[in-house]
Amino acid sequence: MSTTRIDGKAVSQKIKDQVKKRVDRLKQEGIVPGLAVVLIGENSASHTYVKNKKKTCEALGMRSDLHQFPDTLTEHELLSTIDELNNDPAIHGILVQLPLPAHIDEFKVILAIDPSKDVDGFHPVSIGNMMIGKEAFLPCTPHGIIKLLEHYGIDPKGKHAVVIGRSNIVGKPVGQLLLQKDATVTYCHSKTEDMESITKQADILIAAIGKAKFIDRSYVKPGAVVIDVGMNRDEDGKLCGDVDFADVEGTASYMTPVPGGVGPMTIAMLMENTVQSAEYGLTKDK
Ligand SMILES: Nc1nc(=O)c2c([nH]1)NC[C@@H]1CN(c3ccc(C(=O)N[C@@H](CCC(=O)O)C(=O)O)cc3)C=[N+]21
Repeated sequence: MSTTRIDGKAVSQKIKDQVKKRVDRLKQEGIVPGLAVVLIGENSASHTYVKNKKKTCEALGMRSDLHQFPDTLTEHELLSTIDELNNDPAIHGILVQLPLPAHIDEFKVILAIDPSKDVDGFHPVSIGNMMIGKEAFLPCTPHGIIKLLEHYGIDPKGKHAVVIGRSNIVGKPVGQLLLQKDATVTYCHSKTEDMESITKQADILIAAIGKAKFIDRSYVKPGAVVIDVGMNRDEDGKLCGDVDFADVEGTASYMTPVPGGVGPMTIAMLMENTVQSAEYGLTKDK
């Protein structure tokens, strides 16, 4: 079977072009959408992502403030930084880069972010609204995956979607969004027995495991759509996903590459959430 390579770079560019137009409109009203990114410690992967986010903000004419701290920062200090950002009218979105150092309670930090500025969609209020299908900031990676499927005319309705991974930020919410699109959703995870027999039933397979090249074609039904959320380094230190692309190519109908698949979509959806937050501020004031 010939496999179509899903072009996350191209689709994310289209979304960013639309965001840029919304930014320009806001600027005519005297509003510059502002994203605050809080980065703690020296995790080099985190630094790369944060640089990408900043670069994208600048390209779209948005403001981005980087608040960088050493990993000796206390939880209390972080919470007061978030409090300041919550109260800063020039800031429409707050992103605290995860993972956090072990001495800081991640849940407490997410809970401290004003839900109206929760552009990551990680706050329990955002998650709750998403679960009941109400307006909410949707988590960027899951939302980006839905946009990719939409762009390629892949309708989850009635299809069996299998999600491997159950993290709060990717696995769980992407299954929820697929359910809202009328898919039949199954979750697999590290304790799942005989995982291949389940993933082999998937019309849409989402790999959010965190293990380099874990998924080979023995997990994939011929003709399946395979979405790779992995961001790993292989033996040679090269960026790679959870899917062994070379092995699965030829079996899947559509596949996302790494890089150039889901990653760029995550950033595009973050920009969309931030401009949306700034627009909401505009309608609120009027
Ligand atoms: N509060 C928070 N929000 C996040 O959204 C968040 C986070 N913490 N912590 C880390 C993860 C990871 N993440 C990525 C975003 C874009 C790419 C991305 O653009 N990847 C490029 C390649 C980048 C490269 O070359 O290293 C691609 O796939 O083509 C990757 C990973 C956001 N995360």
